[in-house]
Amino acid sequence: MYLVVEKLSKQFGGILAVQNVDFTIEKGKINAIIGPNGAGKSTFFNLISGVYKPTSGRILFKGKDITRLPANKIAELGVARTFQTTHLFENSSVFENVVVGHRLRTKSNLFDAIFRTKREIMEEEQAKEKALEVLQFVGLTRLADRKVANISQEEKKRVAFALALATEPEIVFLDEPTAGINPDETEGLSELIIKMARQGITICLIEHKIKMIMSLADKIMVLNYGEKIAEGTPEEINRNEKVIKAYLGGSASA
Ligand SMILES: Nc1ncnc2c1ncn2[C@@H]1O[C@H](COP(=O)(O)OP(=O)(O)OP(=O)(O)O)[C@@H](O)[C@H]1O
Repeated sequence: MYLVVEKLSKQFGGILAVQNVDFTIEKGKINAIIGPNGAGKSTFFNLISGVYKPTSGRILFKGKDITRLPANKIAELGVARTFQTTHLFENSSVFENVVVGHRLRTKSNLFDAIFRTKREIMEEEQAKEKALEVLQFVGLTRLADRKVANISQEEKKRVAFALALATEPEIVFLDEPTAGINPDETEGLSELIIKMARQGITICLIEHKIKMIMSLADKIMVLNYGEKIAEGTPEEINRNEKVIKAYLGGSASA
């Protein structure tokens, strides 16, 4: 078993944002989580990546209990989360933004940085090489020196992907990767997600665009009011009565 979530719950005051959810993320696959607004999707992501601690339940990654590990330790194990494009440094270049991602994997400390030790210089070089490699992977080499403030929304999303890839992850969590971009651009980003999966990176994404999910995902979990109401292949989800009623409003092709 790769990443296993057991009876996970998170309560905020009186709100049960995630209730008793069991879920398995399959290695090398595109796993998706869908559900109406407020269903608990972001909370679920934040629990797995260690941003929130669960009220109860367990998360196991490759057999290791990561439930109570801090977010940086979870990231070091190879679990990466993309953040909204608003987390990028607008006044820095695309390249500089991505270099930061790789620093998670390096060992230099403040002493190394101040005294420019050999280790610092070597690791800085490695971070730069990695940044160039991931920028090429996401198709942004030509924009490496452009300020983030001056690139399109879709390009910013690619920078956010590159940032996650620079940490050399095993699993990438994508939170609404195509929100706020047009259908053509959505298509381009879907292709990039498939390319990541083909490289052996496990994908887990939250998305509102049902059509896109149906063609992209290998496996889908549906949350409603914090509870898992269905799990299965796109075909299974498409004809699941509970899902149609709760989420698709009677039209599975919405
Ligand atoms: N930090 C928090 N403090 C209090 N309540 C929260 C917090 N985060 C989420 N909630 C509540 O938990 C519930 C689930 O929210 P969550 O953001 O996880 O849903 P979601 O499915 O991601 O929604 P959306 O699709 O709108 O992003 C909501 O009722 C929300 O108001």
